[in-house]
Amino acid sequence: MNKEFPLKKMEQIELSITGLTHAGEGVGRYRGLAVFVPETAPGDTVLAEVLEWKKNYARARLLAVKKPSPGRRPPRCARFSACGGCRLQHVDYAEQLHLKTGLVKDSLARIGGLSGVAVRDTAGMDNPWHYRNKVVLQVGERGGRYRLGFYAGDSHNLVPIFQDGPGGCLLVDRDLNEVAKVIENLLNKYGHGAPGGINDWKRHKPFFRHVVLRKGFFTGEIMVVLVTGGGQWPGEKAFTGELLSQRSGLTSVVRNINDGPAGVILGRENRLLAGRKCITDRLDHLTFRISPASFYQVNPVQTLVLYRQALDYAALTGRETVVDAYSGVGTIALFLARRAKKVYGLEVVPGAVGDARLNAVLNGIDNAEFHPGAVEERLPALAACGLRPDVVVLDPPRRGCGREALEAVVKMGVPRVVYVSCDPGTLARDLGYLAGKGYRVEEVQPVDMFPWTQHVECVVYLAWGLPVSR
Ligand SMILES: C[S@@+](CC[C@H](N)C(=O)[O-])C[C@H]1O[C@@H](n2cnc3c(N)ncnc32)[C@H](O)[C@@H]1O
Repeated sequence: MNKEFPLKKMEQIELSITGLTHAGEGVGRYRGLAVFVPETAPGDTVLAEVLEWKKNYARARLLAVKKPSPGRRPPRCARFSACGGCRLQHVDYAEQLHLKTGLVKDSLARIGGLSGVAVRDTAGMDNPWHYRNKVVLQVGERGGRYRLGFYAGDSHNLVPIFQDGPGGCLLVDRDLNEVAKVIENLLNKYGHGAPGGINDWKRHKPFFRHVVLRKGFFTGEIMVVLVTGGGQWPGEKAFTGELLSQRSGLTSVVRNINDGPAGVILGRENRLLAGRKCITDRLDHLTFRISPASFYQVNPVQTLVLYRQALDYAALTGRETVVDAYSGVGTIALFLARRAKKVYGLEVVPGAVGDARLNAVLNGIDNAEFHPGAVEERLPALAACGLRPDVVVLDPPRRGCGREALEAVVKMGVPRVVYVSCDPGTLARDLGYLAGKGYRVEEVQPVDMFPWTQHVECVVYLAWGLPVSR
């Protein structure tokens, strides 16, 4: 052990938890050193065992809570510790919302250099359970049986969701949990004849890889996507037939072929096994078609809260030209099109662009155009063609916006920017950039799209104007 280091491995220490990290771990200080302890919350005093240390921090595991914070509550899911998906299930819901607001403020100040920005309280849910309309389950093997579950933390250790504790996941819609249970049983009935079979599970690429389930909350339509390798599967027909007889009313059953590397869920090829190629859902009187690969927000109740706030920030009067960058299946674009003169959607996934175009037709909207391609290429191209939008909505994936996209926004001098983000870190980075180029960050509304997890969505209104002093 380094002599100067204040801790040694497996040492037990008492720690006051004073903060929460963006990974949802409690953090306290031991002789000045930051110590991260999962499953703790600010206000707890805990006994923890040191697992590892680096130059500036240590990691420890919770042994006992000596004095609980007022916000601590018993986690509802028996798999809470093993699974790691719900990093905040030990924290009361109201307290979680408060902590998430703090995380957003912290990112803005620390990463974006933006202190003093108006950050509103995080908008929470009345009933924060079973809110997910989509689940991606891992197929694994336990005791010679196929099991559906999640990988624990950053590992490949399967936590089966139908073993120990409640049947299914407490965040996932109840119908989807039931469908998952049926599929697990049927994989065990019809899966053994598949290439490699269950005995070949330790192979690099097992045949059955994932089960992706989606549901339109408004329509009740359900899609099953079974992700497999590309070989022949003799049990396919019988599996599909029995799935449909056990769960009548499934709208779409698809086999997705993925022989690619682990870590990428879906392959390119979809083979329709039964029903339609897509499902539909409704949001605020608009109908949306959703294909297997298309992005669609996973919490429909909070999506409405988010989109209505975006609409409010866009302040449309019917005369505006709007760009919806990272438009997915066109949800935000079509929301805004009803109040704008013209909307351009930009999206990189061709299937999602196809869905967005169809969604415009389905909803009788003729002032929205969708363009395939990367925003960091399409937006500068539109700027070069002389487009000067009144409003740009940015809703990028977790990694945030490409720099070229932000440069194009600045170049076009867009008066109003509405930024929707699921990652406070990259949001803060991009807002910091825009603030440095002359935008005022007027208001941030965090929305709790993912209760019991550490994640938080934000919608932000920026206006073109003099830079705030930073
Ligand atoms: C967070 S989702 C938002 C989708 C949509 N606005 C919604 O609310 O459903 C981000 C979208 O950006 C797309 N995307 C990712 N990288 C992109 C890029 N470089 N250019 C364009 N679209 C991209 C993804 O396919 C996805 O549809």
